Amino acid sequence: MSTMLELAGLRHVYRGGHAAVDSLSFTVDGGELSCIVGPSGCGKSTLLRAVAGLIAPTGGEVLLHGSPVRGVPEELAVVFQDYSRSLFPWLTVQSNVEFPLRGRATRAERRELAWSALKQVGLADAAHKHPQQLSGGMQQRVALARALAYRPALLLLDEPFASVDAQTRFELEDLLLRVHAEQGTTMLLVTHDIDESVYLGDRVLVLSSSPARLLADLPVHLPAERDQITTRESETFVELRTEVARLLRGVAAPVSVSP
Ligand SMILES: Nc1ncnc2c1ncn2[C@@H]1O[C@H](COP(=O)(O)OP(=O)(O)OP(=O)(O)O)[C@@H](O)[C@H]1O
Repeated sequence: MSTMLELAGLRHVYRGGHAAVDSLSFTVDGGELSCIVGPSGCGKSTLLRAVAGLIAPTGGEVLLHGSPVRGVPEELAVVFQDYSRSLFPWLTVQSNVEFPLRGRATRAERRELAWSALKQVGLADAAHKHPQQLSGGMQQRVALARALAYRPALLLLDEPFASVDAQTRFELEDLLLRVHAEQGTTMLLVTHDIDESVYLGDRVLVLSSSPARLLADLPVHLPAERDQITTRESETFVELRTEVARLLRGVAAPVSVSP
């Protein structure tokens, strides 16, 4: 597999002197689903913002397909935690999903791309509704469909399921795994939930508390096909979540481990 993304000695110090990320280096291969886990406030969002070209890091580099990221790359999409602020309330679900495709595809192509993404997330029936007519979990599905319709080379997800209830969260995690298996999109997902990082990831990158440094880069030796009950009970899962929790406990404030 070829390297899609490379972080080389990334460092970011905010104005005022707060170092959020320090000496961070890792690569992500095409097709991989990598999870980044770290304690609250450690610098995860700063890292994603640097990858997304939303901030210029004060040190080091982010390379996408070998080229330095300067500004928001065309081939990138982001799903944020706060679905209620990421969708346009005055547009239908279909129009929300089509929105980023303006100027990129013809009207008919936009329709088709949006329609198939909505089908993929199980929301074809809601295409003509408005976001506020949908539950939080459904709105987050719309946000995911919008990112998928764009067919990004790299999909960044910043705590995408942190604002929904536990049952919906499990459903959305499984949806993401299915989409990843179907579409093979390279994904970089940030979470503070250890279990989620192990359940979803092909690998788990563990970050220290602020400033974020890489504590470990752990492969996840679980079968690609995962199940919310049997996978979470398996020895491999339990061992890995324990290892991540130990790494984080050494340096961090409390982090959430689902019961
Ligand atoms: N614009 C800013 N100016 C100054 N400091 C900032 C700015 N944005 C973030 N920080 C600080 O940088 C540190 C890392 O923040 P960041 O949001 O990247 O962490 P995080 O791991 O994503 O947090 P959380 O898990 O709470 O979302 C925090 O201490 C935060 O207060």
